[in-house]
Amino acid sequence: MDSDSVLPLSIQLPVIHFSDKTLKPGSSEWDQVKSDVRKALEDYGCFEASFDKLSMELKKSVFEAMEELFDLPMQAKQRNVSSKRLHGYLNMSLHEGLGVDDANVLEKVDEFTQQLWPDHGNKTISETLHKFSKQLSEVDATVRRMILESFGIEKYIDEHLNSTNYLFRMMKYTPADNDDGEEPKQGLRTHTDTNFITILHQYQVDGLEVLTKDGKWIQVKPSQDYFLVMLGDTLSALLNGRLSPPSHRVMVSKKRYSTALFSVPKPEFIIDSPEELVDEEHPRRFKPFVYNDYIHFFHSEVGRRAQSALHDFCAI
Ligand SMILES: O=C(O)CCC(=O)C(=O)O
Ligand SMILES: [Fe+2]
Repeated sequence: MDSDSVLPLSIQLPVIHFSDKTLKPGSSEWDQVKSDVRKALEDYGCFEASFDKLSMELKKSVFEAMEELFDLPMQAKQRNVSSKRLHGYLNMSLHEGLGVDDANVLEKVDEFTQQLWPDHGNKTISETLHKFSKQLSEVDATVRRMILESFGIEKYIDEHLNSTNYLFRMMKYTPADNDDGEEPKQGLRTHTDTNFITILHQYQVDGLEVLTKDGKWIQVKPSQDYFLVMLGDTLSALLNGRLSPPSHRVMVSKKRYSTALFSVPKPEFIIDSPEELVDEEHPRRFKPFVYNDYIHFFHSEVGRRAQSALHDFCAI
């Protein structure tokens, strides 16, 4: 198989269930899930996850909200601006995206709907997107807590969890000239995410592909029940490269919607591996950095061409 081959659909990423009832830090269920998370991230840098918390009804409401949002006139969507790169409205050839900064905070989501509907906002959509982002942000915190615990660096958990903001993005992919069913085209280039953790959901239509360590593409099947939880560059750097972020891309052959909640380091936070993760066997791999400088490099000509932008930016 060459590096462009896609594995048969029957090959699956690890699936992990997060139960509301039994998953409490310190419980045996917690320890089991923690070890599954660690193993999946070591093997693939990501896993599929289901959560009791997120109801079918809420996912359906998010999908309907997206349809309504992307159906707005271009002028309205273009009012979704952000001072941060790739956090506002984006329109590329096969891909459109809308972004909500601090989507776990209701007033911030209200600001977003107010941008699009300046007269009155959209209370229903605000509440839907806020509820969804808030619940996913709690999952993100659980996963990051488990990862730090699994490396024995519990003492940094509070500081680490406080070091993030949440960005919620909605994506719509439209095949060129409505050529539904034709040969898939690349809707999003191969990349790793720059942030800490990403929690993705595909709404009915597939397209997301993840690269395995041995260079094979896995198609991630869409499912109402599953989210893809994925490691980003910055968490990998914080962990002294002990876990690696997976490369992924989106192939488009049909109209497709997806959402992602990104935990993003706060601008002032310095990303530096704790000394506990550095020893003879694991020498320090990255210089300390702040996220904005990395983002700047990632989007530069050199960063875009790099095999690993993180490595080129701050490897020792
Ligand atoms: O649309 C998707 O499924 C993936 C989006 C993605 O990888 C990203 O926004 O970083
Ligand atoms: Fe991504």
